[in-house]
Amino acid sequence: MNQKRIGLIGAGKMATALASGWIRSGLAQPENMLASDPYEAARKSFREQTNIPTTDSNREVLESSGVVLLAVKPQVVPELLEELAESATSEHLFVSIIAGARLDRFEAVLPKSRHIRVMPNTPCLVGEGASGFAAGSTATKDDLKLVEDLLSTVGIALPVAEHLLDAVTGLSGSGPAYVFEIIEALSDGGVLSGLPRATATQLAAQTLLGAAKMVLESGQHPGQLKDAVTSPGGTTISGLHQLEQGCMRGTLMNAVEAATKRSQELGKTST
Ligand SMILES: NC(=O)C1=CN([C@@H]2O[C@H](COP(=O)(O)OP(=O)(O)OC[C@H]3O[C@@H](n4cnc5c(N)ncnc54)[C@H](O)[C@@H]3O)[C@@H](O)[C@H]2O)C=CC1
Ligand SMILES: O=C(O)[C@@H]1CCC=N1
Repeated sequence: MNQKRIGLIGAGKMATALASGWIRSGLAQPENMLASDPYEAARKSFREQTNIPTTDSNREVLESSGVVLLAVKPQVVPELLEELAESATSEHLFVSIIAGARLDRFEAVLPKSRHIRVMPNTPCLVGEGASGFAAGSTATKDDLKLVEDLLSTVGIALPVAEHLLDAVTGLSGSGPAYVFEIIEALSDGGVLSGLPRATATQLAAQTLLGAAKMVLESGQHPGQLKDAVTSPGGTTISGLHQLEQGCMRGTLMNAVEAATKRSQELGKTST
């Protein structure tokens, strides 16, 4: 077994996003990885998108790979852990991206191995991911460095206390879905005001990208940047007034809070 080799258990959407990002950045080569999934349709789609070989055997992944990404749904965790317990060794580092699934559960069932819990998001696919991560009690500095390198080649990676990973899930894990809806709604507004759909969607997406870059690169408070767009008696304040009346800010806060609570609940059912 090669301790540096990366294996993936669960060849679904998030495994595809991460693996594609690693290959794109040159950090990993498809022929040096292996992914398992019980469903041929999932394996086929994963192979087509990543060129990584696949198998239906999780055991085969553990036998070949020292670094094992766990990318299955939370509901599968109890049966998966039971299966992994048969072949997990002290040479394995498990990196779980499973929403809600807590490190103490992994450490109890797979006590010989080391564990790191991560919450990434799908923009890892295009090198713009946002991930939070927390180390298990026996993970080494080298393990943490390896996982931080894996995550930071496909976006930003921030260490957080484990209990805050549910909040990371509610904000940046689920966040791309909120933002896709915001882009769609802005595009709808453009169409309502007469723009062709393709033009409206491009303008909406680029506006989010540009505004996000300004927040990350200027170091200025988002409120300051908002004020700089907003002329007295101008167009922007008329639009902002509508957003306030529609409770946009409170609604987004509620969305993050609800998704955080759901991650906490999933943690209870997956353990
Ligand atoms: N989709 C997203 O945006 C994000 C997902 N996550 C987490 O990543 C995990 C995977 O999510 P997705 O990729 O969206 O789900 P998905 O459903 O696309 O992928 C999960 C894959 O696991 C496979 N699977 C089921 N049982 C298995 C088993 N016993 N052994 C091996 N593979 C098995 C399924 O066939 C499926 O292909 C979840 O726990 C989710 O919470 C985390 C961050 C973002
Ligand atoms: O919806 C979910 O449960 C997963 C976790 C974060 C993003 N997708």
